[in-house]
Amino acid sequence: MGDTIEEKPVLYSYWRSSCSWRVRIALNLKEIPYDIKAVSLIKGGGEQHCNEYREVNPMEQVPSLIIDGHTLVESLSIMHYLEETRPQRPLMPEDCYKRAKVREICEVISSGIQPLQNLIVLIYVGEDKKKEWAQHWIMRGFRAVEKLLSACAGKYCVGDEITLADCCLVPQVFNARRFHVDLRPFPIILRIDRELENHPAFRAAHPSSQPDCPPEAAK
Ligand SMILES: O=C(O)/C=C\C(=O)CC(=O)CC(=O)O
Repeated sequence: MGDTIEEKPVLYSYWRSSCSWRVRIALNLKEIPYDIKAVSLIKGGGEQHCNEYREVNPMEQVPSLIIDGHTLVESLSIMHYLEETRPQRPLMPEDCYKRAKVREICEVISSGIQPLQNLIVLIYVGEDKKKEWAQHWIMRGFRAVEKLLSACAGKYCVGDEITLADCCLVPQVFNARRFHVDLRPFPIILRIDRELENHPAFRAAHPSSQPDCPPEAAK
C-alpha cells in the first residue's frame, strides 16, 4: 500500500463471541497475520462498555478491526472489506446466484439468529428464561438455514468452496450446542460443521484456542 508502513491489523475480540470468531476464521483463511486485543464481555459488567472502547465501537460490541489505518466494526462488514482488499483465497463465489446464496445464509445467521441470543438480550430476558429463549430462536433460524442449504450446499454451505457462509455457520453451531439445542433435525448443518471442525483456520479461530480463553474451558 504505497510507501506507508503496514501495521499488523488488531482485532478486538472475545474468545467466546461468535461474531469475533467469524472474523478470526476469515483472517486465518486469508492468512492475514493479526494481533488480538481481548475485550472481556463479562469482567466488571463488560469491558466493551468502557469509554475507551466505545470510541472504537459505538455499539459496544466485539469484534472491531483496526486495519489499513481504519477502524472497522460489524463482523460482516469487516469480512467483506477483507474480501475486497485481500483477494487471496476468495471467500465469495464468482457466480452471482451463489454470491446471493452466501449472503442469504450469512444474513439469516447474523440478523435472524445471533442477535436474538446475544449476551445483552439474554441478560434482558433473565436467567430463568434464557435457555428456552435461545433454543427457540436458534431452532427457528436453523430450520431456515437447513432448508436453504438443501438447495445450495455441496461440501460446504454453498458449493464445494469455503465461503463467508461457513465462517458464520460454524460459530453458530457452537452456540447451539452451548444452549443444548437438539441438532439431529439439521443433518446438513451437522455435516458441514463436521467437515470444518478440523480445518486449521477454523481450529485456530476456535474459542478454546484464544489467548483470553479461561484455562478451565481450554481443550
Ligand atoms: O462468555 C459469555 O457468556 C459472554 C458472551 C458470549 O458468550 C458471547 C455472546 O454474546 C454470544 C454470541 O457470541 O453469540
